[in-house]
Amino acid sequence: MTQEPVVSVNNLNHYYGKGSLKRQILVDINLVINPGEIVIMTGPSGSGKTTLLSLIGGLRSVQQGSLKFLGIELFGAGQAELVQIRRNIGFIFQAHNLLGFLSARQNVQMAVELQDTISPADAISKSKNMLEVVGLGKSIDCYPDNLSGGQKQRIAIARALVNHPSLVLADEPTAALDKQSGRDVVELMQKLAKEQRTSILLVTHDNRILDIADHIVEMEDGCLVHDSQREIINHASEVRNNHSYSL
Ligand SMILES: Nc1ncnc2c1ncn2[C@@H]1O[C@H](COP(=O)(O)OP(=O)(O)OP(=O)(O)O)[C@@H](O)[C@H]1O
Repeated sequence: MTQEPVVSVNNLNHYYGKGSLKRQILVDINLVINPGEIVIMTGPSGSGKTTLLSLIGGLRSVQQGSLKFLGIELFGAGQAELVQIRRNIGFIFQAHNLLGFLSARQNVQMAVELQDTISPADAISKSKNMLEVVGLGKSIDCYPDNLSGGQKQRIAIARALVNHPSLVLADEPTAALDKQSGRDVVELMQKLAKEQRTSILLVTHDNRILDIADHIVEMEDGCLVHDSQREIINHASEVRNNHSYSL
């Protein structure tokens, strides 16, 4: 049975700046993420990982090339369509981005209430259940400042997964955590992703968590230089040179 990829990126280019300051940040990126797949993206600082993540997440407009989310083309999509796309994606960031004046439950509930159709009572019980799933059943009414880094990141995971999105985008989710908490957090993400059949694209510099990936891609100077699934190994300079000839 063939299944539609969650993400399909074809010949994607991206630029920052205008005129003489215009710089190409992403060069001819091709990437497929299938349902339930965990893809880890590595690469040096400044190689374009966050830019690619933000394009896939509908947080920026696609300038050139094709980027499909569940078969829907994001090139040329308007803001309203990008908002719809973002509803199907959970986001987890390095600095968990929880709201300090809301309890754990209220932070998760905010994400649930983005769905139009849920009653307040159901939103509360769904949020509580999800916090129990991530092992925070006893901290439902705690505020983030009273919890450890690992616990805060578990709330962020609960918030990202509570609506059963097709995709979770995680940017350095273990960067602020000690070794054991980092490991626990990614193993939890892996378990929930497999149970819910959610795909994960996770950017990391942390080599200790590479083993949770089904598929590892490596960025260098705006180019995808290694894809463990497609066995592509390139040098960024070759990709950039070939690309400029084909323009
Ligand atoms: N809004 C912006 N305007 C102009 N240049 C930008 C912008 N955002 C990022 N850049 C530049 O684009 C390049 C890629 O940045 P990006 O954040 O995507 O890299 P990264 O691989 O995620 O880096 P890191 O691992 O440090 O987070 C860098 O040279 C960065 O300085």
